[in-house]
Amino acid sequence: MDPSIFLQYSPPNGLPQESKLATYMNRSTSTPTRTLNQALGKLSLESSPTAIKKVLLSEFVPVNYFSPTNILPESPESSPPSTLAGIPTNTQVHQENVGGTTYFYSTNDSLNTSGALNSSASIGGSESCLGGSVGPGTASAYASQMYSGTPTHMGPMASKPGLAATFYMPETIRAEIYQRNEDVFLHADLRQFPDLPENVEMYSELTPLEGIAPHSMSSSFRVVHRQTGEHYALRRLHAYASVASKRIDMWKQIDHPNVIRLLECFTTKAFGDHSMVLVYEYHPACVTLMNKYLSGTGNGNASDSNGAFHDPFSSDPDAPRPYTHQKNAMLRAVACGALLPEAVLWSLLVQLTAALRAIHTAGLACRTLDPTKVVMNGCRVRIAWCGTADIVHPNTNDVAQAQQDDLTALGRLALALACRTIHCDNLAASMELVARTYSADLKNLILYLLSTSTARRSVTDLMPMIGARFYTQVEALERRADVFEEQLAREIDNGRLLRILVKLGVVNERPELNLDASWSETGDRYMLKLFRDYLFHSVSADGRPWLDQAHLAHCLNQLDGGTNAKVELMSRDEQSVLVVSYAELKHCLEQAFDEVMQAASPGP
Ligand SMILES: Nc1ncnc2c1ncn2[C@@H]1O[C@H](COP(=O)(O)OP(=O)(O)OP(=O)(O)O)[C@@H](O)[C@H]1O
Repeated sequence: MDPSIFLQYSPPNGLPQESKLATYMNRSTSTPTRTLNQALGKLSLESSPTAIKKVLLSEFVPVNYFSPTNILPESPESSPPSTLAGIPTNTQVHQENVGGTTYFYSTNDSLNTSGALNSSASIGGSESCLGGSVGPGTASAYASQMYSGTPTHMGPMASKPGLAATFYMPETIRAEIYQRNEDVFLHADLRQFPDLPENVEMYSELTPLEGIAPHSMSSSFRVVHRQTGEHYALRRLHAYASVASKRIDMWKQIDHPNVIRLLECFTTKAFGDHSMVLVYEYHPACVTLMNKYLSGTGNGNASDSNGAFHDPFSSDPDAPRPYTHQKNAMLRAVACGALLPEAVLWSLLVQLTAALRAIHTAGLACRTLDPTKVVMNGCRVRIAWCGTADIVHPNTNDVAQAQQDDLTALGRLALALACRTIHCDNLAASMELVARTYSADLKNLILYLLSTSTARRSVTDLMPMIGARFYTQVEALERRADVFEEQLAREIDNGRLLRILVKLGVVNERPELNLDASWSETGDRYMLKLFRDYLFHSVSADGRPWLDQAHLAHCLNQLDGGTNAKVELMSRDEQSVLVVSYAELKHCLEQAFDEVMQAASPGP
């Protein structure tokens, strides 16, 4: 067979003269022809003007792609069919024909200093370019957008082994975020609430946060702001046309991580009466401390899925309990391991004292610190519906006494959490359980909060009892912040890769552009098509699809970074090979995408 037939490849619509493949086609006729295998076999470090090193990829190891690391193969199966990387920067445009195959070594710096290196952070954006060539050891502003790998202090992710851990978010974080996302899509069956108004001032889509009892004095809703689309929590005080107290303005100033912020307060007739409405920040997937830790489930089990103790009196929470019942309930809670770990109690108490400290320092009092008005999502505790008591009791002016009551309420809450029941009327028995189960510090803190002596108590006096546990709390929060930052870094990367995939998708196989049916098959777009084949349609030596997400991510990162690493692109008939740098490919992609963007924009 005449070996020259392998070189007669021509794309369906002919090659434009400026295309690199055309250059290759022209040059190939004047050089000795050989088969592709021979040609590739000839390719060596010596034959290349830029000392090409063939590097086979094995597993995806996140690296800073601006300081290329040689990653050696672990197994041939995990290696891509062909890849060239780690080529030193060369400022000369160079092409060479090796045995009938033209290799292009264009390392024109202008590719890196023009718009070609625009960040893909905005699709079709024309951000200013980032200067400097991208090569080994060269600092680039773009490097700040490259994924630098898991920081060592994060340690290995235990939940998913190996490669999967690099790609997927830990299950706990994912579940938490999904739960919050789901929450905002949950809609109550509004047929059950036919009287709900469509709009309340600037808010619409009222969704009750709890069943609305017919004679309830108040009701709460999740609402959507009609202009911004943001969610808010709305508290309606039925038939309360009284003027909002001055303290409401003070509540609006309280901006604390453990207090749900009051944003505005107004009266409305939207519900058919004169209602007072308070609008708060909305925190999705909140659950009250009552529901999370203190209420029974009524399913007859000793404890529910949260470990909460089942109270056989739960059908009538106000029913008086005999002493033996209270004591037995606590003992059963101990026996079935339903008591909360002390660290959890301290975490809750540190957060609640922080909230009270902010409230009391502002000259306010909470007045409603009970387990149904403290909510949690994740590890965060927040005091909800602050300020409602100041509207309901506008004439209660003794703030100092109200602050003392807050501390007593905190003591009762701490005792209830420690005993896992709100029925702690028998203080001696409850404290006995606390003393047996928890540290002396916790017992003293509860006793201090519940003390009835005339000495004035202050939230700041609690600090010595909390002591070094405060640092434990800070450290835990910092570790949590580390995990979230690490995940954020990965998500930023995912977004970056998605944007570049979108650009490729917009350009590749486009049926026509500006009445040119061959647009996506010709010119520089042809290289992008071959690159797409290389990325997604590679096959192993025996013809099986070769799928390696690590390789994909690596190549997309190289493309996004516009590095000088080379990639071999083979025509579909396997007769021609283009060697191009990612910088060139990026340049082609940016230009092609810009063309589509221009065509998309409406004319003047
Ligand atoms: N800012 C908020 N964002 C999201 N959810 C909240 C917010 N504040 C409270 N919640 C949730 O709203 C639900 C209803 O709270 P609410 O205090 O109205 O219930 P309740 O126990 O029926 O009280 P009440 O009997 O006083 O009306 C609770 O499950 C709570 O977790």
